[in-house]
Amino acid sequence: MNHFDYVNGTLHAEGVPVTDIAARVGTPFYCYSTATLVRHYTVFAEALAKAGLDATVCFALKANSNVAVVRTLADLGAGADVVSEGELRQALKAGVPADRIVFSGVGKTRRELEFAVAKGIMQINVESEPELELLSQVAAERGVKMPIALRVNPDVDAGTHAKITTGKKENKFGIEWTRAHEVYRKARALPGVEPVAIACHIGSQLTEIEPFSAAFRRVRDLVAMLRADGFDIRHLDLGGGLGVPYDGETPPSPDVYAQAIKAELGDLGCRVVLEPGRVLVGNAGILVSRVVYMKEGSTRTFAIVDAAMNDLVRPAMYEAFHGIDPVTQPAAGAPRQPVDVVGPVCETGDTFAKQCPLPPLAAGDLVVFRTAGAYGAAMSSTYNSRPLVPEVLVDGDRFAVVRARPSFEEMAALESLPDWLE
Ligand SMILES: Cc1ncc(COP(=O)(O)O)c(C=O)c1O
Ligand SMILES: N[C@@H](CCCC[NH3+])C(=O)O
Repeated sequence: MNHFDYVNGTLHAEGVPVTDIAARVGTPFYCYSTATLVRHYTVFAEALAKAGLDATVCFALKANSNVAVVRTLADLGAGADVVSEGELRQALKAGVPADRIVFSGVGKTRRELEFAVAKGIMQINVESEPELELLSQVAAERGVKMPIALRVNPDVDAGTHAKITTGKKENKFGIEWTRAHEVYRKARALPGVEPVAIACHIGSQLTEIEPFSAAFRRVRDLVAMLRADGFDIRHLDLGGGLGVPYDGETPPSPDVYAQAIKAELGDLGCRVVLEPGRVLVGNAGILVSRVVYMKEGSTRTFAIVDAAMNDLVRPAMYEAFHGIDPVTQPAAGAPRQPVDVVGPVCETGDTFAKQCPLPPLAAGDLVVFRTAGAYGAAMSSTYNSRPLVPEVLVDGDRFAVVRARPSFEEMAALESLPDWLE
């Protein structure tokens, strides 16, 4: 459910006509709905509470690190899951308390570990033995015993796109399942870390509950093994991964997800940490773009729009589907014709949709790409020297630009010529 609906034939973001935002901000732009963010967070958190779980919801900033989006979620009580110093700074800037932040990722540098330890975050999820040794050294140098989870790789197939599957043993993530106990023992012997948790995340955009349950059962086995060996395991970080409907998928509801956690792990007396990204923000965002040209090819019609793969890379990268609609509804009964919706970037892969049935479009018309709140702006780039697109947050009948479009002068100012090329 989201808050982007037609009113009198014009798409509105909550109470604001999308055409008004386009007139003020220019295109393309991302637009987020506060009401949808609030709704998704509330439904997710309530499902966990209803299941009787002691849970901390740490929003995965990788899905959308806009400070206004993160602040909106933080105001509702969300913590944060971060994967870089930049995301950690962004979470703190948005007002997430340090003791509600977990730090994941396979390649944390010394500098990043030092920063996280200095900020006193809740937990660092360690993904390898070299990282464990470095973190212990960094923390011990500061006289700190850092609470950690080991992220274990349960070797479970998440049944999602290969590029976003993370829990198979051939993936780079986590510590191999079979070695986990041994590495926990190693952690126990180190001065700067305290292993208090297990972390596990098997992939993103999961549309079935069973892979989650299979991973939870593995976590359960590991809790038993570690407790029998005297470890005080208090937190279970179960990652993110719950999918959203892009094209008619029917992912498990937060209730079904919470009940699965309860069924597999509910009796262990652990606090559950979750790292949802997409399910909180996916449907809370759209990308709005303008048709630059309609181009008739000999075999197909192209709608060339002013957004491109650098602004929303998911279709090019994962063949992902995003629903496309005109911002102004066509007259009832207007015929639809198949159109390839493409961007201006010089790659054939810069294609948002092939043979998409759309009503007649003309240059200047606005179109909307749906379900673009997760991994949209967050994955954008300046390829083809295109400025990052602005982001707008709507709340009721007001809106604000929450990330400005940089000017070409600002982009140019980041570069310089070495003296031998002056
Ligand atoms: C460790 C970790 N946590 C959380 C997430 C968020 O995942 P999602 O957006 O699918 O909920 C990811 C991305 O898949 C991740 O790698
Ligand atoms: N970027 C991916 C999700 C990656 C999840 C990160 N662990 C997507 O757009 O679907």
